Amino acid sequence: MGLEARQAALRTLDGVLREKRMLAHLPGDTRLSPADQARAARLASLVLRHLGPLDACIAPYLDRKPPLPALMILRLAAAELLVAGEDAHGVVDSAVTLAKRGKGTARMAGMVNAVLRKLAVEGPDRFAHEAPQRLPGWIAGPVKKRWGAETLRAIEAAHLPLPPIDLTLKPGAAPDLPGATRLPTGSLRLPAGTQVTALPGYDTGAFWVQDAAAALPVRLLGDVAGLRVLDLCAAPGGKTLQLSALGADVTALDLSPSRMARVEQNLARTGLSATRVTGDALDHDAPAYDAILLDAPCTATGTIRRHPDLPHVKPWTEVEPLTRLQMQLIDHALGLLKPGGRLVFCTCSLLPVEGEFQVTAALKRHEGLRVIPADAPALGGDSAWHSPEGGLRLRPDLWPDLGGIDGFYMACLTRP
Ligand SMILES: C[S@@+](CC[C@H](N)C(=O)[O-])C[C@H]1O[C@@H](n2cnc3c(N)ncnc32)[C@H](O)[C@@H]1O
Repeated sequence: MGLEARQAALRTLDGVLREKRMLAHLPGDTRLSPADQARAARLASLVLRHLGPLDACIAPYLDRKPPLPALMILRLAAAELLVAGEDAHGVVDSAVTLAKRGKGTARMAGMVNAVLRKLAVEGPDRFAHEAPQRLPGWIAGPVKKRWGAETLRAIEAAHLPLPPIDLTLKPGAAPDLPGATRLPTGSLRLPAGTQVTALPGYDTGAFWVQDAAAALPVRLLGDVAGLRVLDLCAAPGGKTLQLSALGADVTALDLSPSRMARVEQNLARTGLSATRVTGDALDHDAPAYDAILLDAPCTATGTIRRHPDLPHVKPWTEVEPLTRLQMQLIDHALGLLKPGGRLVFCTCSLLPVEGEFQVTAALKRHEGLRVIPADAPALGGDSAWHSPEGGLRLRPDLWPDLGGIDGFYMACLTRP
């Protein structure tokens, strides 16, 4: 890997770890070739997935914590040495050159050289004995309380490998995708790193990227053909596409104009249709719908394997306002639902407070509201996914032999 890609990876790490910005919100470096941009992104993500263990391996060689820019160079090189198993000579040389180039790090080039030479020899054994990167307490605490320490460790381990890419196929489409496997729930799974836009069928809209877990809430809603369905919090539109492809008359609503533009692009690429509304779900008023899908904004802690920056950036203080908004959205959505209609509430969160607890609390607030118990095997899933109140709980430690699945919660409610 060239120096420019490594330098770009350092800028990315600075954006995430110091500026606390999500990777998706950082500007790409257009001076780099697409291949170097991809290399830089892979390297930065490797550091973020293993930051704690990498720091633990570096620490014994430091007299005192170096300034952040020098520490970042050490972390980058440590990830290349210990996780990627790159050749030590090239990695140490590049790290020393990066240190010499940096204004604040030039005088630390000797230290970088000395630390990395030792790390190259002793680090692999030390790294092999380190536990996987721990989740921050605000995620680990509730997960451990609900599912136990063993499951917490299994989830942390499941966050380490690059996740595979899942596709939802448009009904009737059968693109020839070498290397794809069909999952029990019907999604197609491709190896991590597959360039989706280059696949046959992408331009003609035969499929869209959607984790296997994210494809289930629409299926939990049951038969939607011919029904008026509201997709509340719809962008970028994965579930809108599913609903439209299944023959629903869909209204897709989202607060964010830029994210709604992506819904529009996705509908155009796939040749599907939906009425689009940009606005606050809490202000939406319309004749009652037959069915509603509420994919509520949440901490997204179920998607850490796809977003290793998330635990480094998201503050725990987001949990309380998000759960309050989820509660308001459930109440508002129920008011927009026909008697006897179905509402699927879902979040891509690992926190019960954004899933199981929301549904239990909604049942207490609304007389006559009930859960239509999920039937996981009928969806190609496992009965172990059933949660006590009738929903489905998915976690990244499930399907270990198939490559895991995002964390998700979903339940189908019906009102009198
Ligand atoms: C989990 S994402 C939705 C993903 C989408 N359902 C899909 O399958 O592609 C949550 C969405 O909620 C939107 N959102 C947040 N607050 C909202 C509000 N008050 N009203 C409407 N949309 C909101 C965000 O802009 C974001 O796009």
